[in-house]
Amino acid sequence: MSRHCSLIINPVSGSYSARRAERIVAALRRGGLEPEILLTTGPDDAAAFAAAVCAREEEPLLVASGGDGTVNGVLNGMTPGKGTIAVLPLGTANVLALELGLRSVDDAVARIVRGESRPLTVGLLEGFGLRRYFSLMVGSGFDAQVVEGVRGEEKRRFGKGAYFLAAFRTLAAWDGQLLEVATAGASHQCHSVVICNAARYGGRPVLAPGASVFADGFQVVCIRGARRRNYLQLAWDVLRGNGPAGTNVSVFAADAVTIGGNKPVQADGDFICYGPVTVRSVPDFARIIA
Ligand SMILES: Nc1ncnc2c1ncn2[C@@H]1O[C@H](COP(=O)(O)OP(=O)(O)OP(=O)(O)O)[C@@H](O)[C@H]1O
Repeated sequence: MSRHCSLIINPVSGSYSARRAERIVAALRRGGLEPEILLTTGPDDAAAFAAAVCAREEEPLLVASGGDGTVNGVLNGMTPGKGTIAVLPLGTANVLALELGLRSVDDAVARIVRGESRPLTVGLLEGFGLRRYFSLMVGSGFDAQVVEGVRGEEKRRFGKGAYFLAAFRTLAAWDGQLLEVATAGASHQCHSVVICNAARYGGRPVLAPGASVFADGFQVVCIRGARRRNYLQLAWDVLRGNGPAGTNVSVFAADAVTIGGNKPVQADGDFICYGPVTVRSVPDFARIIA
């Protein structure tokens, strides 16, 4: 008997096309799966579809077909501790797919057919009356200010270029305020923090070599320097493959982190809320096809 799976597809994700989706469905069927296609019509659908599937199935297999925003939506609809998620990288950056070592959409399909999965650790962000799971990272400070500053009209016109425009605006209207990051053992003053559940940031560049979606806990990257040039140095180091090497950055492991202050907070690249927030690691949230 064919194994049922729920193919949650975001048709506005970066590399989606109807032809591609048809080819994927045909390949899954050839591999012995019976995909049910659930096409999102707006930002909230991925979570709503995942929640409905998890409510009615014992062992759901949810295939998040899109970019990291779609994966995040699916995660936030899943019942913790239940089911398996797979990633079909149809987005723009597809950072989680890179973390999983998926070489292409065909490779992702082949792995879904094979069905081998591993336990997935995610993070849970809480604050401002909100709860949000994330697979990649939470940031507060510069990166979240950029994400918050992206204008809808620019995103429609320039795609990812809208993030560069927002970054220039954030650099121009510089906010030198510090925030406080507290863990069980210590407290750190910094200008920005990125709590990494995955090694890569924004694409292929590796920000936190010690972080992994297969391991419990986070790598916390604190950017202590409050000057623009500290960020240029960090970007240069990370893009050259040196990781966060400079003296103005500290990196440490933690399972739970509190971010104080009232700076913007982003999770998996979407603006969520303002601080203060708490973030904790959630091992065995689900299984993931890898
Ligand atoms: N039908 C839809 N119409 C408009 N927006 C949608 C729809 N379905 C999902 N979305 C939103 O589209 C956003 C972008 O999708 P997604 O992140 O999957 O693709 P991407 O931006 O191309 O990829 P990546 O995040 O990997 O760079 C998601 O945050 C999601 O909320």
